[in-house]
Amino acid sequence: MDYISTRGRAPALDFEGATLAGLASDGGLYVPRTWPRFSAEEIAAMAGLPYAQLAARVMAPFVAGSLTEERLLELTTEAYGRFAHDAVTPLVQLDGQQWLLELFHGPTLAFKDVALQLLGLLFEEFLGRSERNLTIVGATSGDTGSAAIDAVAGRAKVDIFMLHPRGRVSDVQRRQMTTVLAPNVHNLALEHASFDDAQAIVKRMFNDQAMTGRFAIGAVNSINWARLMAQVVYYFAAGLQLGAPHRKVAFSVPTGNFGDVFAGYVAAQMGLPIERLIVATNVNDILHRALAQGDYSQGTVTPTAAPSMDIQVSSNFERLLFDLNGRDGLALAEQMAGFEATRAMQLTNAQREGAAALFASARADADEMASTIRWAWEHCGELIDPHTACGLFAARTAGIAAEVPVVTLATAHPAKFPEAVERATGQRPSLPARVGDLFEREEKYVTLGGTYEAVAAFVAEHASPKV
Ligand SMILES: N[C@@H](CCOP(=O)(O)O)C(=O)O
Repeated sequence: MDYISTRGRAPALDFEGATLAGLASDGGLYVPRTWPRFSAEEIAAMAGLPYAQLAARVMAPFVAGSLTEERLLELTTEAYGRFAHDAVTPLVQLDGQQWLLELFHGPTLAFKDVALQLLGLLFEEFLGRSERNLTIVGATSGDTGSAAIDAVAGRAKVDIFMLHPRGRVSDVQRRQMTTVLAPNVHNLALEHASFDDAQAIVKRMFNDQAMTGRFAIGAVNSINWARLMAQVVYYFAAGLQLGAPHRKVAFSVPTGNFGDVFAGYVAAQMGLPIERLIVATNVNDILHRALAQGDYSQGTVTPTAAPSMDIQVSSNFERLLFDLNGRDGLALAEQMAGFEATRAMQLTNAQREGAAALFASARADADEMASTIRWAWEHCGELIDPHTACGLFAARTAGIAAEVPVVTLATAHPAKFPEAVERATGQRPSLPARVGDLFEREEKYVTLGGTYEAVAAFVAEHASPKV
C-alpha cells in the first residue's frame, strides 16, 4: 500500500515512510492511495475474533509492504495486552437503542491509547531498521499528550516534545503528562495559547528547513495516518457485535480534530455497513457549522468542561474534503491556502452534499452536557465524562430510526474530569487503581511563551540530531 498527500505535491510513501513522516512535505496529510474493501463474507468471518486478532485483520491491507500480518499481530497483541479490560473496547448497553463503546481502558484512560500504544511499537520497529533518531513534536488539548508520552517514554531513538495550552487541560490530564520523568520526555506548557496555537506551531515545524535539516520531526497527533488506521478497528469491533455485516449501525463521535470520526468514515469505505456518523462538538463547533451550513470558519476557542474538544481548526477535515473533491490534491491545496490566509472557508455544494450522505452533526452546550451526564447516571447507572456526554447528547437527538442501534464513543474515563461529573450527578468518580497515586507524583514541565520561536529554540537545544 502506498500513501499520497491530500495536497498533491509530496512524494508517495509506503506505510513505514508515512508513519515516520507524520505530515507530508507539501503541508498535506497522508492517505492510502485507495481504500481497501472487505466483502460481506470477509467481514462476517471476523465475528468473535479477539481484539488483537481483529486489529491485525483490519489493518493488514494498510501495512502491506512494510509489515507482515504475522508481525502486525505480534505488535497488536503487545499493544492491547496493556489494556485493563479483556475486550479492550467493551460495548455497554444504555437502553433499547443507545450503546456506549468504552475506549478508555488503556493506560491513560482515553481513546488515544488504542492507537498510541500501537504507534509507540511501530516507531520502535521502524527506527530499529535504520540509524535514525526521531524527534516527536505534538500538541494536546488534554488526552493525546499523556497517551503519546506513555507510548514512547524511555524508548531509545525517540525524544518527545508535547505542547499543551497552559491552564486549559484538567488537573488529571496535566499530571498524567507531567509526572512522567523519563529523560526523553519534554512537556511544554504554552502561555496565552489555545490548542489551535499549539497545533499550528507543530505543523509549522514540519516545514521549517532549519529544523527538518537537523532533526527527523515526527508526529503523534492524528495528522499521522497510523493513528487513524488503528482507530478504524473499534468501529469493526462494535459493528460486528451488533450484527454487521447484516445490520447497519450508527455511531456518534465526540470530536475536535475530526480524527476519530474520520476513522469511522474509513471503516465505511472498507465495507462496514454504517447508517450514519454523527459528529458531536461542544460550543467550539467549527465541525458542526461546516457540516450543517457549509461554514468552515475558525472561531475563538472557548474553554469548556470538555477541554479535549476545545478546538476550532480540525486537521483531519482535510482528509474528508480530499475525498469529497474527487481526490484532486492541487484543487484542495488551493482551497486550504485560502483557509490559511483568511481563517474561513465555505464548502462547495458538492462537498456539502457528499458529506451529508453519511455525516450528521450536533453541538452540545454546557447545560446539554450536564443534563446528559445526569441522564446517563439516573437512567442507566453509568458515569460518563463531558466529552462522551456531547456524543450521547448528539446520539439521542439525531433522529436515527428506532431499529438502528446507535453507538456513542465513550472517549475518556469520567475520573479524568471529576468536577464536571460530580457537579452533574453528585457522584465523584475515582481514578482506577493503576493511576491512583497520580496526585502524589512529582511534576516536571517547562513554561514557554506561546510562540513558534520559543518552542523551536527549546526543541533545537534538547533534541537528538536525526543521525
Ligand atoms: N483532542 C486532542 C487534541 C489533539 O488531537 P489529535 O487526535 O490530533 O491528537 C487531545 O486531547 O489532545
